[in-house]
Amino acid sequence: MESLEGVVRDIIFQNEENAFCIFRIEDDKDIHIALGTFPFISVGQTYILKGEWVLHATFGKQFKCETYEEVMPNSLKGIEKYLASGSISGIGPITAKKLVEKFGSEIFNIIENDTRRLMELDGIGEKKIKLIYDSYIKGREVKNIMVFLQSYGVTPKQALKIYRVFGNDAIAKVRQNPYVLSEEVPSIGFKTADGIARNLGIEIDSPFRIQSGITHIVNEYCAQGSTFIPRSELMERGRSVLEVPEALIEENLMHSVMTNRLAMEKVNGMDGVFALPYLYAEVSVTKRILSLALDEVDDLKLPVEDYIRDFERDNHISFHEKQIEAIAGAVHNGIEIITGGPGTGKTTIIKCILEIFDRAGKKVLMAAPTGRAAKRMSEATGRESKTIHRLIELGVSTEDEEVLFDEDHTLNCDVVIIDEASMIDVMLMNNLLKAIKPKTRLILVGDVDQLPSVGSGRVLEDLIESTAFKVVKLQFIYRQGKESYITTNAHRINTGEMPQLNAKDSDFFFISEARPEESLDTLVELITKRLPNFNKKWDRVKDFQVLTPMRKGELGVHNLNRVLQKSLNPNNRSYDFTDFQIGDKVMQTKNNYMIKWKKVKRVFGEPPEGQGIFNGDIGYVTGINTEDNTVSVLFDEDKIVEFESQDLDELELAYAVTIHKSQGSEFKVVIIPVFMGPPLLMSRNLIYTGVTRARELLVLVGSKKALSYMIRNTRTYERHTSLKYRILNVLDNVSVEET
Ligand SMILES: Nc1ncnc2c1ncn2[C@@H]1O[C@H](COP(=O)(O)OP(=O)(O)OP(=O)(O)O)[C@@H](O)[C@H]1O
Repeated sequence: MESLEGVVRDIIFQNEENAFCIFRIEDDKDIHIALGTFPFISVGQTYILKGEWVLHATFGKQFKCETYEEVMPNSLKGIEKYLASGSISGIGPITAKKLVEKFGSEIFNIIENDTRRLMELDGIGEKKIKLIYDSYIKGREVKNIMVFLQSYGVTPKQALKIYRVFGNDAIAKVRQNPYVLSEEVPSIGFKTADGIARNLGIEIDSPFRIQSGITHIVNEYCAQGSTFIPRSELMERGRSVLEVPEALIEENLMHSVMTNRLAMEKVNGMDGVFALPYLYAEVSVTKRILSLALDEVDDLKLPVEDYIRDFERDNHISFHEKQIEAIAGAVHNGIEIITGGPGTGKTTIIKCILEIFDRAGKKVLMAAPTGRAAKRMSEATGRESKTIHRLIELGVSTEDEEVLFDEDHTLNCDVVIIDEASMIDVMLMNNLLKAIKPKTRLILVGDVDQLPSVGSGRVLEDLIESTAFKVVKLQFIYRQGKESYITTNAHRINTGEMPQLNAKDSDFFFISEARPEESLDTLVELITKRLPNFNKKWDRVKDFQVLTPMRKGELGVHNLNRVLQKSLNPNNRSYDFTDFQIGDKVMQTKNNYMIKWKKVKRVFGEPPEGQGIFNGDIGYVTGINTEDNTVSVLFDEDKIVEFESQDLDELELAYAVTIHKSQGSEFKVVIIPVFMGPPLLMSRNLIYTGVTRARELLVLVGSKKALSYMIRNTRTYERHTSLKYRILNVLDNVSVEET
């Protein structure tokens, strides 16, 4: 291999995604063109490149770089250039000049070992010092990790992710067990981890390799929603991933089961291999929910029918017999499930149930799986409703930021009502049930035809199908015809019929477009011109929500957001630490229990500050601070959160979001592009969930063929779960046997 040492003069091309870069580099003889993968390159840095000279047909002689090493500059001029290049957050050209004037060549030593001395310079305070120190150390660590990993085929972008998960322990962790990469680092698959392992000398038929591979296959399968993988499927995947004889996979699977890394059980006649957390959760949910259902709840001896009549009189309605059954069932049963589509009266029933328990002097707690759904429930009932996490959470462990549930803690109430119950996964259900004390009534309200929970399990369906609990299915629609085509069409979709499109005075429109590119233009025009003209009360950013089935492609979330940001937000300043602009609509993409918020206005009786912003919460960027590199976001109209630059990857633009992410939320105006995508994604419950998010207007843009395909397609990813059979087994002792 040849080598080339020089200083980066300028960057000709840089691909943000894969860090591929073409740049000019100057050695003591000439300026050359070099190319390779460089995630942290900036003008002024000195590198020793290793690779080879190649001749490009148009651009001539170039240095194609395989590996590289960064050399810290030693001349004062070099140091200043390096610092000014932006490679350390918080230092720009002016600060760089001042730092070198004051500390000379000692500056790197000072940043690393005596950081507080930086305060001797005007304009550098505590926050900035932390920013400079963290960025310097991070840059150095990531570079070390990259030097180690790049010889094993790990891309710089993956190296950065590895660093994010393991921090400074990354190299030690990978050396000890390279397979942890595929288990713990998103986007690093078993193949990459296996490649590193093989390079570190682990043999193809090593039990360690095969057992890690089996665990990986089980976890990957369950991450799609199942709680176990059928053994035959595991074998098939095992053969193709591990490339070893089936006997070896069998042997190692048995070893994993014997040593309690995995579990194997027969579920309804099928051999299933379980990841232990899901197995424990399903076993525990079975035990707890059956004891709630089977424990005799106190007979409240209430004149329920009279109370229902009072509610009907006060609200000028007359309940359907199924609605009455649901309300009375909630009083008489330990557990009740109420399921129904939009407009079937679920919220009205909840209000009546609340009133009855209030009159009986019983304490009711309400919650929903997402913040938005909880907020909607509060608004509809005028009572406090929390996220389930908040309801049952007791503390947050500060070290790993995981939520801890105290198993001895129980909710102090007589009744728990959960809305949007179709979104509850098996882990959350288990934690919820742990917090509910015996003889508490649990009422689960939801729409079982919507998309299943994001996390694993099919809890609501399994509970309904087990036939062990009181279930009321509401089918009569109270929001009819002209009043809401959105509601009636949602029901048509749910029964496999095409919706009524573009009826007079409708709130449900279809705009036909032949090609995705044209749809994109139509969509932008709709949002920027036609819809705002149609109803001046609608806010283009706050009230319009584009929902799309996909993340990738022309009409996927990423592209739509890029285009809509340009069209809807006139601010377009460039910042070196973020692509967000003031005014952007953004969404939090993971539960962050630690992040602090402050109330914009002090409200009597409410805390002025608190912690926690959750996956799916939508907010608006209100400020970008270039001094501290922070972005301020307003959530829920009154909570301000200041995001430090390292937390910004938890935020995404939210002009468009996926239908999956929109579960549990509602928007005034919903616009959905409808085009063919991966068949398993293009399903009835996906379009049904999307349509039911709209309150005032729904516009579909795209192809009728794709819409009709989705409505007919009831084949979705099949989830394998055992909850239903476990419940049945306890009741009948039939279908789940230990093998
Ligand atoms: N028995 C009834 N008679 C007359 N109107 C009713 C009856 N039940 C419900 N409604 C009305 O129908 C509308 C829809 O009811 P509600 O909001 O309770 O349904 P929902 O199932 O919660 O719907 P969504 O999920 O779309 O919010 C409301 O305006 C409600 O007042």
